[in-house]
Amino acid sequence: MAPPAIIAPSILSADFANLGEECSRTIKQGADWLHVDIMDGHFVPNLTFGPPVVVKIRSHVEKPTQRYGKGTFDCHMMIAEPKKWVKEFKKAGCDLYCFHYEAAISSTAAESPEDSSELKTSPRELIRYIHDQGMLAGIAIKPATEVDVLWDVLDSPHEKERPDMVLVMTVEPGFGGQKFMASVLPKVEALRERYPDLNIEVDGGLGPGTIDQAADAGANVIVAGSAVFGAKDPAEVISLLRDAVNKRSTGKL
Ligand SMILES: O=C(CO)[C@@H](O)[C@H](O)COP(=O)(O)O
Repeated sequence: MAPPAIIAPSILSADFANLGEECSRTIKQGADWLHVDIMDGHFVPNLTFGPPVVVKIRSHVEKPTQRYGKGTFDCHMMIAEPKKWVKEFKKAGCDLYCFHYEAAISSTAAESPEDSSELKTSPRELIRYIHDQGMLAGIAIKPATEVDVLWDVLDSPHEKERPDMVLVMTVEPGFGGQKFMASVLPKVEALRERYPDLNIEVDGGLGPGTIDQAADAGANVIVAGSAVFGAKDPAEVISLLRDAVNKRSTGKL
């Protein structure tokens, strides 16, 4: 059993020449959030865009009026220095800042003299910092990262150090249109068993053919890029994804 469905189309598969319109249309078609993929060419071998583009698309989508509400900009930060961009993305209109565990720990461990100590941080400190800037905080893990690394933040005695969402990648981050990796679903099951009320997001290869497996495992926040933006009827796909999750949901958020 999971909290209610949140459907977050990934705008990586949208028409970048008409991004503002694509975003507002997707929300009108029933999407709850927009999943905004930020890639820096270092943490992942691909580049997308930065704060100026987020500012522009924000003006096409109304800000959410409540926590986790419609129009939430769910920024998936596939970047090597997640702390560096927190304030910029808050200013640009990001509502949920989801960083990668792997990036946070490697900036913590960075030892080169050129590394600014300003950028070194632990996952707990980073979550606190994101919360202090007034955003929701998410933490993401790649397919090869064990789920156990998340217990430290999820079990923190300090609310500000606990994430609002965990993202379990169901493909290697970097590109849309890849094949769903069902082999990572035991991580979702383990998270759901320990944290019945946690928002668990899955990202990569999700669509009508894979949603049942993800929903059975306990995921409730569903990212879908090509399945939504490539559909003849995106509203129908969004509603199918939502129904699949809500059939298994507790109704509690
Ligand atoms: O973060 C990523 C890729 O790194 C995703 O958000 C993809 O953009 C999802 O695309 P589909 O697999 O749904 O096409």
